[in-house]
Amino acid sequence: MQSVNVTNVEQESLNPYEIVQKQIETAASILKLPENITEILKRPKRVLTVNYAVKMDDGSIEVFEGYRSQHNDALGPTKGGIRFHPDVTLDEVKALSMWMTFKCGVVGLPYGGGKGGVIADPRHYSLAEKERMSRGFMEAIADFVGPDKDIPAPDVYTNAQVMGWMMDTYSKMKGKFSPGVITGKPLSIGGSQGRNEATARGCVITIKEALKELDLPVENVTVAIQGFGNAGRIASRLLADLGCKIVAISDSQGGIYHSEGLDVDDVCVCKDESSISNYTAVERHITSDELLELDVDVLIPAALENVITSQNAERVKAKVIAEAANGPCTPEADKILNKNGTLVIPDILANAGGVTVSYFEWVQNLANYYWTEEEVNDRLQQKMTTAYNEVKEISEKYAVDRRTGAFMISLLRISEAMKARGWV
Ligand SMILES: NC(=O)C1=CN([C@@H]2O[C@H](COP(=O)(O)OP(=O)(O)OC[C@H]3O[C@@H](n4cnc5c(N)ncnc54)[C@H](O)[C@@H]3O)[C@@H](O)[C@H]2O)C=CC1
Ligand SMILES: O=C(O)CCC(=O)C(=O)O
Repeated sequence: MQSVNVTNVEQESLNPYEIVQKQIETAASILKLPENITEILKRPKRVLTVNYAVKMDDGSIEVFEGYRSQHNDALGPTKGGIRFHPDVTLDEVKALSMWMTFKCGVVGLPYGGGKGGVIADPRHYSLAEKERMSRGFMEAIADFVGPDKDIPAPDVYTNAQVMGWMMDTYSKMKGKFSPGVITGKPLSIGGSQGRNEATARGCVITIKEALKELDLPVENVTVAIQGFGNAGRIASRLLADLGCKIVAISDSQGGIYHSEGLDVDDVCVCKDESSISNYTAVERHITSDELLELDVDVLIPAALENVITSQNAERVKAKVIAEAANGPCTPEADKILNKNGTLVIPDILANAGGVTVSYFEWVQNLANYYWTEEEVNDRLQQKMTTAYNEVKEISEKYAVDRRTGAFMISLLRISEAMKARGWV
């Protein structure tokens, strides 16, 4: 288990499973929830581990280990993405499924939380190998998931194409077209308008609300973004369109900085060709860690967990942190950021736009009736602003940080459902 040394305080855990348990305990203790509710919510209900063989292009076989965790289904079927990453662990997938439960609760979706992960780096495989790896994982988990049971979606290093392959495999196995088994699909096979942009769009909605609260005009606000994939890249474009200055961006290879603002479209062209670290129209190249400590108005961690810890939180200068990524700040970092007056929009709120439009996609699949992009975006706007203001209200009422407030809202909704079902 990972941990870092912290002077004068206990060792800081970087295990996401321990972190989410701590977050649940903090919120539950303020609400004085009965212990049996917390005990149920502190661990996933079901976890599946699979090992499956994939034939490589050269005829060799590689065996991949993957997981699917279903945390809690009191509010409805479990829901959450599938990640392909070399550093995936079982504890990480469990934690991500738990964050999904609380995320769905914050935005009031009729879902519990699930998550999947495969230990693999898809960047090292050909398209055909990636297809077999994706289909193989769905084949291995097909009896565990389903449109009214557990509905996957994209996450790190998976995308609409991967969802399309997985939906096709599931449909073939069940002998019927089953678009509702997975969301984030290509539009031609039951994907929703707006799903590809939804995580970033939802995040930008919360940033606009936060800036309003801080009396900061959106125009010319400076922004640094760590991670330039689905969440980070689209957020950069949406914010640039609003007149924000995107001064720093990084991906897994490194980062770039320009105090006058980067040309986001140009950076996208460079990223499509290689990595943004090869982009030359910059003031300087920076590391992804340096990016976190820049003097900017808004910081968007949009890559992986545990990037802001007790080790660097004191040096973070942003006024607002919008957690597009899941779990970027540890509880120790939260304490420091709160003491310093940083407004942290927690992951379970800031990145809830993705699962919200996934829910819209699933609803459209079940009804076999499709909405316009405008309808999707209007409904997303409504859900995100309502959730933002509910979190703000409860946080102010109980004098807690926004993460604790967001967990409290969810805990109230989930515990009510658990009681209504007679579980507690
Ligand atoms: N895709 C979605 O709909 C949602 C994604 N999220 C979260 O957003 C985060 C990013 O996910 P996506 O954008 O979907 O993944 P993605 O696979 O589209 O992009 C990931 C990006 O992170 C970069 N990256 C990886 N390691 C990095 C590092 N050490 N430093 C800087 N950049 C690094 C990659 O180069 C890539 O640009 C994850 O935490 C994910 O769980 C949350 C909600 C929904
Ligand atoms: O769209 C979804 O169902 C879930 C996306 C996801 O994995 C997340 O919100 O972390």
